[in-house]
Amino acid sequence: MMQQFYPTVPHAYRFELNKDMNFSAAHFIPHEEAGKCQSVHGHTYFVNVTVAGNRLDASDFLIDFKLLKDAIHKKYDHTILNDHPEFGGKFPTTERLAEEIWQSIQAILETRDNKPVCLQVIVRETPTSYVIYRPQQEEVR
Ligand SMILES: Nc1nc2c(c(=O)[nH]1)N=C([C@H](O)[C@H](O)COP(=O)(O)OP(=O)(O)OP(=O)(O)O)CN2
Ligand SMILES: [Zn+2]
Repeated sequence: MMQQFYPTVPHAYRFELNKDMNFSAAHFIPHEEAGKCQSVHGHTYFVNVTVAGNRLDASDFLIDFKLLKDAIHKKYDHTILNDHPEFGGKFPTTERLAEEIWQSIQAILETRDNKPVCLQVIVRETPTSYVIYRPQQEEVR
């Protein structure tokens, strides 16, 4: 788990949940400015997802924590990020990974009757490096 501070996102929703998860994956950044990251290497990625909403579902969940984990861990664990079609034409940087995780989570939330929204995704790539992705307001209305 991330086991450290969680940057908060201001909002006025009644409920907020956070799900931590992690997965191991390899990647490389095929750009001359990426230095040593041009070579294939691996990370254990630590992810925190923030979901908020005003209404609960029939289970009185905002969203089942398990659905959030399954959407990300099953897709990326023990894979090579560059092989995933969502990174076609893009590099699987921490920034792009955070953006893609947000897209995946938000797509699931939009299928739910209670319409929760994903307000923030944190991806930690190394002990010293992490990225926060927050959607623009119009993307979660
Ligand atoms: N803005 C970004 N910069 C870098 C990314 C990235 O995704 N976004 N990625 C990398 C490499 O993938 C590398 O694996 C991680 O870089 P770095 O934090 O420099 O790793 P170190 O373990 O060497 O960090 P130290 O703090 O020096 O130990 C590079 N840059
Ligand atoms: Zn890396």
